[in-house]
Amino acid sequence: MPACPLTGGGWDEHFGLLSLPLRRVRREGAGRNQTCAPQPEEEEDEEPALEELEQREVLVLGLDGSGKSTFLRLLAGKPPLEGHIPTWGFNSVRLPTRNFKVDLLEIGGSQNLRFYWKEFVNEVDVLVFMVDSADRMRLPWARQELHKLLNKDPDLPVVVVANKQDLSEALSMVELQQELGLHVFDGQREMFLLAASIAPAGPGFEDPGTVHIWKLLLELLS
Ligand SMILES: Nc1nc2c(ncn2[C@@H]2O[C@H](COP(=O)(O)OP(=O)(O)OP(=O)(O)O)[C@@H](O)[C@H]2O)c(=O)[nH]1
Ligand SMILES: [Mg+2]
Repeated sequence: MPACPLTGGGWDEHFGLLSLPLRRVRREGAGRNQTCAPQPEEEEDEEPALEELEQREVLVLGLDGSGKSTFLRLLAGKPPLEGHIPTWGFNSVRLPTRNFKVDLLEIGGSQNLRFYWKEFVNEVDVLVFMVDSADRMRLPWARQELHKLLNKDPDLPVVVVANKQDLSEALSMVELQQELGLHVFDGQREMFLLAASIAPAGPGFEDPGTVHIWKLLLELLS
C-alpha cells in the first residue's frame, strides 16, 4: 500500500524520485482517498458504474518526441510504437480506478501546437511534463515552456518526468533539476521530478517507469 498522504523532500533511490518541498493544494472536488486503505464500509460497497465515477483530468505535455504518446499507450496496455509518430493535435486515454476515472490528455509537442498548451492548463488536476533527458540541445526550450505553464497556474501539481534515462547521454536528475530551473519553485508548489525510461531502446532495462508515474498520479488525484 503506498504511503498516504504524500511526504516530500529528498531522494527516494528505489523510485528514482526527487521530490521538491511540497505545498499540497487540493483542487475542488478532489477530496476522496483513492490509494489509502479503504474504510470498512467501502469494502462492502458495490463497484460504481463508470458514468457514476468522479472525473480527474491529467494534462500530458512536453516537447515533441519526449514520450507522451508512448506513456499513454503503455498506460492503456498497448505496446510502444516503433519510432516517433508525431501527434498532430490531441490524444487521450480514459482509465477507470476504483473511486474515479482518470482522463489523460496529450497535446502534441511540435512547435505550432505548443501555443495551445496554455489554454488547457487551468482546467486540469495535475500536469505531467515529459522531458527527453538526453535531448540536451532542446532542454532550454523545455525549460521555457514548462515555466510558462507553471506561471499560468501557480497551484497546479506538477510531475516532471525525466524520461529516456536508459540513454547514455541522459542528464542526471541533479543536472536536470538545474537545467530545468526547478529550484526556482522550491517550497512554492507541489512538484515532483521523476526519473523514468518508459520505453527503453535496448535490453536490460526493466524500469517500470510508467507504473511509478501512475502511482504518483493516483496519490495526487486522491
Ligand atoms: N530510448 C528511449 N526511447 C523512448 C522512451 N520513451 C519513448 N521513447 C521513444 O521516443 C520516441 C517519441 O515518443 P512519442 O511518445 O511519440 O513522443 P511524443 O512526446 O508523443 O511526441 P509528439 O507527439 O510529437 O509530441 C518514440 O520513438 C519512442 O519509442 C524511453 O524511455 N527511452
Ligand atoms: Mg505524441
